[in-house]
Amino acid sequence: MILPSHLTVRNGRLAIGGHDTVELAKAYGTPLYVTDEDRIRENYRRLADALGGYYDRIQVLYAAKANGNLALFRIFADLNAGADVFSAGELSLALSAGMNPGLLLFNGSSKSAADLALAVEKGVRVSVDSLDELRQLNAAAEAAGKTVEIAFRVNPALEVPTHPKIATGLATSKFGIPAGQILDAYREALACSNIEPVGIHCHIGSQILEVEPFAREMEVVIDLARELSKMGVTLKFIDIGGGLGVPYHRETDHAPTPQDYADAVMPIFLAGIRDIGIQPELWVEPGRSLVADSTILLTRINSIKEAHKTFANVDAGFNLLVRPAMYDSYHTVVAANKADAPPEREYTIAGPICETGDLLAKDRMLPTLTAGDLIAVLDTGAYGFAMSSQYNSRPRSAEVIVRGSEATLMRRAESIDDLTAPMQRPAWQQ
Ligand SMILES: Cc1ncc(COP(=O)(O)O)c(C=O)c1O
Ligand SMILES: N[C@@H](CCCC[NH3+])C(=O)O
Repeated sequence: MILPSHLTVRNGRLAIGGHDTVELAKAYGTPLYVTDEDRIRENYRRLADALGGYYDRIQVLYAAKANGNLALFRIFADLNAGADVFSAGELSLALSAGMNPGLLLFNGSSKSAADLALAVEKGVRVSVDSLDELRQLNAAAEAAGKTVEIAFRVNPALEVPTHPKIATGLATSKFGIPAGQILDAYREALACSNIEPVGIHCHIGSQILEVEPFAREMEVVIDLARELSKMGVTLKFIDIGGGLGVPYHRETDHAPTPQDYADAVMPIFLAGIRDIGIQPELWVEPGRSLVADSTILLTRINSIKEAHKTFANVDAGFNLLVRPAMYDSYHTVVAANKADAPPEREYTIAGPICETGDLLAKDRMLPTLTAGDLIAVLDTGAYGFAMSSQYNSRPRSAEVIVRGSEATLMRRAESIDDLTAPMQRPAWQQ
């Protein structure tokens, strides 16, 4: 098993950032998400250095949907990153973490009037996803007596090698304005009383393990930048989104490094802007590649069942990690308390949810397991807790963060009272 450097095996037990997972599970209970802050910082640094080696006007915006814990917003604020925020909640968390409003981009294909009013009030830039939204935003800005800087999200109509549910720039996708309509959109924005078009926004999809699609995306946005310059749009930034994948299949996946990514996109960008004669900032919006491998999900085996397969029934299911059920995603699993024992038997790791599809991992060779053993599901820092639910009335787990020799909660576990707290009895039931 090839483990990333922050995951090690000590005395036969898996450790994260040097912290023994068996001890963490004992101290905080299971199921439990554990995140290594230093790994996030390392991932960020590698990307910023690779892009920054080509151009000094680079800005990383953390795609907060990947993991919306306030502690992560704080880490990225400390790194001087901005954020791609996709809701009023993400915007508010980013601001309360002390992020610079000038480094936030309010994205979204379906923003409400309240969302637009909030963006105007907070003075953040908006990625506008339709002409209807543009007109509503202009009206909101006019009512507030302000001017809002925007980008349009362009739909580049690009096929990308990823799961169809997470490709976002297909011609058929709900995101962005079709390339054939985009110049007219900018023309209309230029004519708006309270809108200033200053950027281009594009994002082609997620978990992409090749760099060519990003190069093609860059060509699309550079072509657009050229047309916009002719039209008189002064571009302050070009945002090419996120999407770089991670090697979930630790034995076989080859994920491009941040340097591979930079080498693929930056020469096209630099040649393009030189030719056009502009010097916009280049923004990127990674989520997964910054945080996925920073986190493991620890889950305890409740029972072993011999049936047509051998099931290891654990205490975390798709209530806490929906990716396998939703996208057939693969996550590496490790027997955390038997981490250097040889694989002996095939197990399917099944969650406690009343759904046939509640399987965290299928047909994995692991050491012989018994009730009480601890399973670590790797690479769960992106779209893990962030997509969790209380399905089957299961309180969500705690999240712990480690940094150096310290370990602490960044979210307490929910209790049964947390399930009922927002509920109200109808008056006729009192
Ligand atoms: C607009 C936008 N930006 C950035 C991201 C982050 O993508 P990833 O986590 O794949 O880097 C997403 C998610 O796909 C997105 O929709
Ligand atoms: N939730 C997806 C990624 C979607 C990214 C947001 N556009 C996943 O877990 O892989």
